[in-house]
Amino acid sequence: MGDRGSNINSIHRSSSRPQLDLSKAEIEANIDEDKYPTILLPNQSDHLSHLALDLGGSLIKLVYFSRHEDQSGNDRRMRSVKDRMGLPNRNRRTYRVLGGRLHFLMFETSKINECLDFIHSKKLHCGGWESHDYDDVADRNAIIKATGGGAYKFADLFKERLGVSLDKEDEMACMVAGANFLLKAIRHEAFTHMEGQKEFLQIDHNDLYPYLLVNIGSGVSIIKVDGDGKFERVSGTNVGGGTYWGLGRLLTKCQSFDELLELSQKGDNRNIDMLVGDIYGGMDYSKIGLSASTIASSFGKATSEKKELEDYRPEDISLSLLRMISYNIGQISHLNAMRFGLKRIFFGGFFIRGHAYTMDAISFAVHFWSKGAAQAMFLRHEGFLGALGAFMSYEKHGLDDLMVHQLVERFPMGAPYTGGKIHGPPLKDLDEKARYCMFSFITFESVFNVPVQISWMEKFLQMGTEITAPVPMALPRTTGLGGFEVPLSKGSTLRSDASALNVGVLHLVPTLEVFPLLADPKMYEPNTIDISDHSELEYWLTILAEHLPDLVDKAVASEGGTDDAKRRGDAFARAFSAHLARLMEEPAAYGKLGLAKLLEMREECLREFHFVDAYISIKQRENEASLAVLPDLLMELDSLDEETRLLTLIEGVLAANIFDWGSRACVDLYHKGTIIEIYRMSRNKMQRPWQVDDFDAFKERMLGSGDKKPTPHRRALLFVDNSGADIVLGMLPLARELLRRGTEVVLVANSLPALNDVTAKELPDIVAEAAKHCDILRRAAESGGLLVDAMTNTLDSSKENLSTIPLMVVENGCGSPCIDLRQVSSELAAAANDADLIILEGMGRALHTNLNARFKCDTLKLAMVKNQRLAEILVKGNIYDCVCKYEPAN
Ligand SMILES: Nc1ncnc2c1ncn2[C@@H]1O[C@H](COP(=O)(O)OP(=O)(O)O)[C@@H](O)[C@H]1O
Ligand SMILES: CC(C)(COP(=O)(O)O)[C@@H](O)C(=O)NCCC(=O)O
Ligand SMILES: [Mn+2]
Repeated sequence: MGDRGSNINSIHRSSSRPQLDLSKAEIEANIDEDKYPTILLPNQSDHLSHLALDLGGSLIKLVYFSRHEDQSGNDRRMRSVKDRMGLPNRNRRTYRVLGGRLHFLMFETSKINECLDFIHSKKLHCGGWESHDYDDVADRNAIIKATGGGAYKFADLFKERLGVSLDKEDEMACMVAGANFLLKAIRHEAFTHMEGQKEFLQIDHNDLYPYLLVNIGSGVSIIKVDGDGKFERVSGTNVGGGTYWGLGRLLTKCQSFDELLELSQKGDNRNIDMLVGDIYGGMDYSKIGLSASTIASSFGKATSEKKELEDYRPEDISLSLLRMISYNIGQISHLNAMRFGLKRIFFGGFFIRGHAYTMDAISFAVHFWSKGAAQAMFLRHEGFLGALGAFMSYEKHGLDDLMVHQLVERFPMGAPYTGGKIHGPPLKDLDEKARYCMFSFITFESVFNVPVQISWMEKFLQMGTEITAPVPMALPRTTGLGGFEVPLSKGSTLRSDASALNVGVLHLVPTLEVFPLLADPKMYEPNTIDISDHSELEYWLTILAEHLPDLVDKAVASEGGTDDAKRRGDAFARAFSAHLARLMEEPAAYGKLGLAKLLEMREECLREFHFVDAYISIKQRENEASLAVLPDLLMELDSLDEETRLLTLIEGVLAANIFDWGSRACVDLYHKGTIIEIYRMSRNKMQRPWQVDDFDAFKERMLGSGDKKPTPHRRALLFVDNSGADIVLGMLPLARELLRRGTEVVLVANSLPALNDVTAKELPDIVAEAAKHCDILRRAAESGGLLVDAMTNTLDSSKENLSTIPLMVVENGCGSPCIDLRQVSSELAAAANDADLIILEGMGRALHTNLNARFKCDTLKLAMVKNQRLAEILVKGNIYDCVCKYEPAN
């Protein structure tokens, strides 16, 4: 807060561009970045954010941006990586995209004051500034992009209450811009929904247009989209979401839209709709293809003079109405698609509300009327198209050219049940408001001058048992009979909590890239195991649930076992179990689910409960123990001939991969013996042939056969896995062998902790320690800029250093035991450019993910299978079998 007030005069807030405080701007002196120097804005708030609104007839949609805290520590390791490899050019833009998060929120239009309070409390109208003395004075000229009728209707109110002007953007143009952005930039944004089955699609960017966009808001707009900014509103209908909610409210006396929708799930529309069978004495009218259960006339039975409104069940009325409107929209959409020869229809708007039955009904109608020729597709950010489009209309914020790999969607893992991090008024006042605030960390700090601080976690703990069962509201059941054959909605997805909208916070990470050595990035699928099969999903969810108590123990211990840590551990366990339970009921709750995502979610959840590194002391203890025996191992290796040495090294990697605190079986083992004992046992079990054994082919590439001596690889990327013996006694000695043979080595490690995996930040110290006992490692590490001594002498010794084969460390951009190579750090992408050998190690990186991935260069996949089921499925073997899979470049 401090003296920000004094900056006010220097701020210009007269454009719709992101508003930067340019006072005292200077170019940062930075040798690395001389071409595109960073501009320092010392007076710019860290919280630069912008906001766009879609003020609709029923709902206000809000999209806002908050900047990431800058986590790019400019440490020694990173500087040396930049020295060695530079940064890829494509990463440099004229307008740099700010890393940050896009949040999605929604308020009822009738409660616009809550929306204004929210914007005010987060200071979104003045770029997220947090100064209290600032808000009433500033931003008289600020402009917020807005679309929807409310941009006109509420313009004065915004001016009066927040002092901002609304810059009106065309609603159709926004909707199209929003849809195009989502379809291009978000993986698996679109999905089909038929008979309760959701299937995510990846639309080819080059094959997106033309399509029909049907936005079902209060009313319905039907737009033919031919390209970026190329569209025409070809039709519409006044029978839309407002009709369902309006008529439904009058007829059922429901208090909320959700209540009306929930009622429909218990309805039977045959009591009120007139069916073909009612007219034809129970028979089908097969000549024209209508079954007896087809709805001949919606509400047709209500013409009966014997019955009044009170005689009909509200449940039946709601269902009948929902079907009437959904079918009607489906039919009109189909007719318009046919008019223009379009096969693809995307449906958006909040009428859909992620409700399985609604989507089934629309899909059914499109399918029925088009005889299968056209397909209904839905968008996960269904209601936010207009607001996103308005957001995109800020010039030059650089978001329009963001690509799939630069966006990471995260579902805050504690927040959905509590509304996020809350500072401010007492809980009871917040409950109502927080309900509308989805997936973001809310700060209602403005209500009192001295905010009462209540963390979401505290609130979470107070919620008690409420949060333990976040399963769908209603049990799966068939909703009513009749109509065009019954749409069977299994697992109705209507939920009253915030996650009902199935969208998370979009993290924009402009430095993420597709790993350049993937042979076919478009065909790449990280996951090996398909968990869309229910029993498979159940197995893995159970595994995670069973592992939870041990993980909580470790997490709590990692923070000294304090009362606070215990409370958080408990909250973490409940939150994570709750998510597992939800996923069991609704696997697509957080978008397309893969095993890699599931394992990453656990790490995310820990981080959300402020457990930074649950295995930190275990990692340190095991590193120390392993480093103590490293000199002996190196001596033993050096006494072997080349061929035996290579085999011993690979055996060493496989054996040491047994140190994995993520595997149930291994954790049980550790309770029975010391590290060294387990390692010895593991080494003794290394009988070849391994279950997958391409060692001979790898050996031939490395050592040749007969007199032929192959050229060594230029650069190897070693994707390392666990701390302790795994890195110290397994991967480092292998790295050393490669260095000795003249191959540059890049150790690729996690950016953030996950289980007991070694991180990029931890590696330089481990290498430095190992280098004390080994000249090869010392010289290579110096050359790679990993050792402090080397850095202090950089000037004198840089020539010598650069001529020695270097050992380097890069971070991979993730914080999970698995790796999705479509989203890696730019430093890894840069390091990959000269690499001609990839070694992927461990179950997470080489089995769960990437076992089937193909690369442009030689690849070695090494792992011990520490799970019986995986061993059976992947290698037709048993737990503790080994995989040594070598795939030469084509
Ligand atoms: N909480 C809610 N309150 C009111 N309507 C809702 C709610 N959730 C979903 N809806 C449905 O969404 C429709 C509004 O959709 P939306 O895309 O926001 O359109 P608009 O821009 O016209 O407000 C409503 O008519 C109603 O059918
Ligand atoms: C989390 C892991 C992928 C880590 O394995 P690693 O990559 O360290 O070899 C693995 O331990 C795992 O799949 N665990 C769950 C299965 C089990 O407990 O049997
Ligand atoms: Mn691991």
